[in-house]
Amino acid sequence: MTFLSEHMMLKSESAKLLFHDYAKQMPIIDFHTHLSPQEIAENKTYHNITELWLSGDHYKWRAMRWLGFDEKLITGEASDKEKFMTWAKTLPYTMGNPIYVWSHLELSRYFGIEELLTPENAEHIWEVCNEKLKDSSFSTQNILQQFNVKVINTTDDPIDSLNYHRNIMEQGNIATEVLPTFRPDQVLNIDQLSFKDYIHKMEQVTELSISNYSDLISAVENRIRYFNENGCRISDHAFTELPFSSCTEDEAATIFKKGIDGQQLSLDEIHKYQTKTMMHLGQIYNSLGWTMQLHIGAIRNNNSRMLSLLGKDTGYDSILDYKLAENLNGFLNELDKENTLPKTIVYTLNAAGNDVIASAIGNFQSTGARGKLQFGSGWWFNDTKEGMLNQMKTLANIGVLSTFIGMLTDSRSFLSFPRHEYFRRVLCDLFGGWIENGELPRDYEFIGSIIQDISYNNALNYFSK
Ligand SMILES: O=C[C@H](O)[C@@H](O)[C@@H](O)[C@H](O)C(=O)O
Repeated sequence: MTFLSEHMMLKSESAKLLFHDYAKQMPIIDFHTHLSPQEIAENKTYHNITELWLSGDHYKWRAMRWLGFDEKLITGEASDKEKFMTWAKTLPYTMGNPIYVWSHLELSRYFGIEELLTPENAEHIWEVCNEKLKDSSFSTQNILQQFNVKVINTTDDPIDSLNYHRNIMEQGNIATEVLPTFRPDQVLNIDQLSFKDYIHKMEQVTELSISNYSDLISAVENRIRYFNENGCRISDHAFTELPFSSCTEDEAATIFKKGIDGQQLSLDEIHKYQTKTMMHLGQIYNSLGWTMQLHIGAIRNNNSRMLSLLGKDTGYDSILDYKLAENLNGFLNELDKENTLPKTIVYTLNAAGNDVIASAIGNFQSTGARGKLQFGSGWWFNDTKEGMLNQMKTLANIGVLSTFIGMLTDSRSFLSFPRHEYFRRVLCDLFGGWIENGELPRDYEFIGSIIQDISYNNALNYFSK
């Protein structure tokens, strides 16, 4: 097999058939991204390939740092062309990391460039890409259309005005639905110095005074309803460890007051506050038919020198080792016992949590949705062939893989959509291998329908309920 051939990663005839006849043509629902709604509303075009490809992508930044390049050439004051040249010097040495395949897929699928990017041809590729970028087919809206992206979900703070999402809806002629995601991390992070200021901003945005815990919940509910009116149906929460510590309303009120007064909180108080608040949120999400996403296990901003230079989400986060089973089960149970558990997707950054999650969610499956509780696809450091396979095999072994809602890019770049192709190849190779082994019947029609469900239909049904 040659590099990036049409059968890339498809080791068996069954895998090829499943990919080419069933998976490839399915549209995309990209239900967790960090794409900018402003860039979509304004139908942005890009001056050069660096702006589109390298400017927000901390995966690529990490690779360049790994090779020892100066930060100036990565995120610093070097010109866009110098940054591209640095990337061209880096990419050949990333073989084995999915970024090598993704980047070449991106050059191929967007720009029709089939050559390997190297320092020798970088100048030429820079010119070719920049020339192509002048064409309106490279505007954000046209890229979404070209990749058959039916829906994307952005990631938005509760106090966001959602003006760009509204504007996109008002334009009325954009083929892709661009929906917000409610991400209230700052409401939960009572231990952070910025908490008080954030609550103050929430007061301004909602025009509600927040002098106690129940005011806070009312204000947050007000924002949830606002998001709901603007098409939001998904929330997202980032946790280092998933907190779970039973907490009464009175306790939460006392802890909230201490937090607002800037008093020191114990770890248990923080967890109690977060648990109680998540219970309120879960209940509201459930009443609106929303889905709650839990992203667990990232230890963030570990390099304080670089945090002070570049800020967060710049490539200094990594995998946390943490305890999960008791908290996850306790947390899901607390909502379930009141019958207020919303549809929930649990992601782990530490693959050691895979078995725990796949087995825990099985305790809470029930009516409301097929695969109401989801084990989220390989996330971030697991967004690799092995990571995807591990996640899917675990789900297959312990749960019901056919209900899986599949892949998302989690991306900050409009060039990332071929990651869905990469995922689908991995998916088809997995099922194809099982067919060839005699572990599954050679029923291409039925298995093809499962492939199409995991590629698209399951997400469509899951989020439209
Ligand atoms: O794929 C990596 C991502 O962009 C990563 O930066 C996000 O998943 C982020 O952790 C988040 O908080 O949502």
